[in-house]
Order: sequence, then structure tokens, then C-alpha cells
Amino acid sequence: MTDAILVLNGGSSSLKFAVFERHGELPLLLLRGNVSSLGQQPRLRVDAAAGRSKIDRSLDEAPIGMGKAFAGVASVLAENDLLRRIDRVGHRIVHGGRDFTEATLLDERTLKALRLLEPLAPIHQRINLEIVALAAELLPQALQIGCFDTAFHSTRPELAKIYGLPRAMTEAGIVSYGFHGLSYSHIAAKLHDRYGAGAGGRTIVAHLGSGASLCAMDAGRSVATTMGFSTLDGLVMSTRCGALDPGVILHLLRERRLSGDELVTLLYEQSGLLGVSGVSGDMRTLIASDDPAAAEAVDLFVYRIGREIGSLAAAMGGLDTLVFTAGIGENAPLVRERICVAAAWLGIGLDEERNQEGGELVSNATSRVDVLVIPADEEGAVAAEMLVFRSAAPPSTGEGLR
Ligand SMILES: Nc1ncnc2c1ncn2[C@@H]1O[C@H](COP(=O)(O)OP(=O)(O)O)[C@@H](O)[C@H]1O
Ligand SMILES: CC(=O)OP(=O)(O)O
Ligand SMILES: [Mg+2]
Repeated sequence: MTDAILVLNGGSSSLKFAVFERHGELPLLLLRGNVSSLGQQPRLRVDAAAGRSKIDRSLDEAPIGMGKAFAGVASVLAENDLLRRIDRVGHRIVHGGRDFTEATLLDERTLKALRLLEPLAPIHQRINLEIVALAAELLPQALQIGCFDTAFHSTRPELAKIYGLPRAMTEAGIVSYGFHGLSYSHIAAKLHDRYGAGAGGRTIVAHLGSGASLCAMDAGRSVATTMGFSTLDGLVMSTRCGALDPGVILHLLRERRLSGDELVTLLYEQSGLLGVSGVSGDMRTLIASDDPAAAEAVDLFVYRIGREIGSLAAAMGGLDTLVFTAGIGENAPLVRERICVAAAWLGIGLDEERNQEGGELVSNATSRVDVLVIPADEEGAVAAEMLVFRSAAPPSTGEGLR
């Protein structure tokens, strides 16, 4: 019987996976897990598993590549006798560019177009596509389907997408795409369940993980977001700089003579919380540290989020709901509290006790804005898209960028 969907969500330092059984229009979770810390001491964890035992084991003492991480996932699937049941593999693909705005069959043609987008998401896209190749080798009978982080933001008005560059550049695709869309579409579905069609009205969702961004949603549709052309823009992240005066890049290129590759390493891997603190890009480590540079990194993280919340609220003409999600958003009450203080002028009031406990609603009774904590579920969002995926290969020009 082939009735199962495997979802793969590969990042710069982790591989998350989940298996769902198809139940009519609903995906039923069978197993969920991740391989984390690929660059340090990688571990394989499996948590929710219908009737199956949990796993938490070391994969290696040394850093491993995605091939070895994937082999760990394959062994879990084999141990649970799931390999034969999987007929569809859904992949989180970070960049879909202009052409990929819905779940798409990954074949030679579409993969070629997606490869052209690698420079726009250098710590994600190549890894995402490497995982597609590994999955196709393990499960040759299954359809490989891509679901895109950029797709959710395709509904934004034109003004929220274009830059102040010559029109020919805009026409060539140098526009804002926005990311974390699978996470945001899951949150939009949860808001729809909670509030009905209005989905919480004018909402800002703060996806605060290793990568971090904010999305302004009106009635569950993206109207603006802090990431843009690439995954560098907007907030200060674990190792990425966030919004930066383009004059800095010109200075680094022309006066310091950094190469393109050196710039990529600097801006994607050595900046952000890691670069400012000199201690770590991991929020847990920074909160626990008594180094003043670590404190300043956390201050900058919060300050920039506070400013961007003001900007996105202005774009919507007000704010009704604020949602926190992803590693930091779900697990760091201190960071939530400090962000809510920075945005208190919008009528946000936090309930201290609820914030510490981390239930869904954490605002107080007099708050004009509902503040919610909702766990991220990118794998669930991919599974939901896979269930409505019907056509074999939607038309796509697949030209990439010029
Ligand atoms: N209890 C916690 N307190 C503070 N930060 C946390 C906690 N748990 C996880 N985090 C932070 O969440 C971030 C990772 O988030 P996650 O959504 O898992 O990222 P990604 O999927 O992008 O790798 C890290 O900065 C980590 O320190
Ligand atoms: C798009 C992005 O930045 O993803 P992540 O947060 O998983 O790094
Ligand atoms: Mg993530």
C-alpha cells in the first residue's frame, strides 16, 4: 500500500522530516524528527510517532554533510517499515523565484530552473536541491514535489515588491520575494481556525528562528514582509546581517576589495548575532552569557524587530494580532516580553504569567492587540500543499533571473 507522504525540510544546519498518512483531505502525522547541529555534534531525534518509540541518538562526533544526515533519516524510515508506503516526497524549497508559486513536480526541467536561483539563497537552495537528489535515489517510485517559501508572498501588492531601481531591473526579477512562507501559511491556517475568515485581521507574524523575518498579513494574506530579494534582508539573524545600507557593500567591494565569495561568507555566515556578540549565533547561549557584547547582540535583535513592527503596522494602518513562532519566538519568553515592550505604543499588553507558561494567548485582558504563540510547522504546511497537488507539471517558463 502506498499511502504516505515524506516531507523534507533541509536547512544550513539541520534536516527536519515528517511522514504523514493520507486521510482524505487531511494529513495524519505518523512520525516527525530532525537531524540537528550538522556542523558540530549531530544528533538524530524522532519525537511524535504513532505507536513508535522515540529516538535521540548521536550520529557522529565530527561535523557531517547532508548525505550522512539523510542516511540517518533513511534508517528511521526503514526501521519503521515506511519506505514501501511513501509515494510522494514534499520538499521545502526556499526560493521559487517568479515562476514557482504553487506546489510543483520536480523534474529535470524544473530542477534546472531552481538551480539558477542558488545565488539568491546560498545557504539553503543548493542544500534543498541536494536533498531532492538523495530522496529520488532512495525512493525512485515516489513523485518529488517542491513547495516554496516564496509562494505565500506572491499575493503582496506590487509596491511591496519593487525596489527603487531602474524598471529594467524590476522586469528582470530584481524584486522582493519574501521567505518563511510555508511557516506563515501554517500560521494563517491556525488563525483561520481561531478567528474565522478574518484570520485575526491586521496581523504581524514574527518567525524568529536561525533565520528570522516578520510578515504583515491582512485576513491571512501576506501584504508585506521584512525579507526581500534574498534571505539576508530585514531582521538581524543568527549569522546573517539583516537590512544593511547598500553603501556598506560598495565600500567592502571597492575599498576593502572583498571578493563575491568573501562577501557571501561575511554577510550570511559571520554576521548577525554571531558577528555582533563574537560569542554565538544561538539565542540560548547569548541569553545565558554575561558578556556585554552578547547582551548588545540581543538588544540589537529586539530593537530591530521593534522598529520593523512599527513599519509593518504602518503598512496595514494598525495592528490587531501579533504572533510569535519558531525556535526563539516559541521558547524565549524574555525576548517576547522585550519585543512587546518595544511595541507597547501599539496597545500591546502582555500577561506576564501566560507569557512565561507559553500557552497560545499571552496578552492581557486590556491589550488592544491579541498576542499569540503558535508553534511553527513547515512540514505540516508542505503536507497540506501536497494533498491538494493534482497536476503533473504546472506550466512554468523556468527562466530564472537575468
Ligand atoms: N529555550 C530557548 N530559549 C531561547 N532561544 C531558544 C530556545 N530554544 C531554541 N532557541 C533558539 O531558536 C533558534 C533556532 O530556531 P529554529 O526555528 O529551530 O531555527 P532553524 O529551523 O531556522 O534552524 C536558535 O537561536 C536557538 O537558540
Ligand atoms: C528562509 C530562511 O531563512 O530559512 P531558515 O530560517 O530555515 O534559515
Ligand atoms: Mg527554519
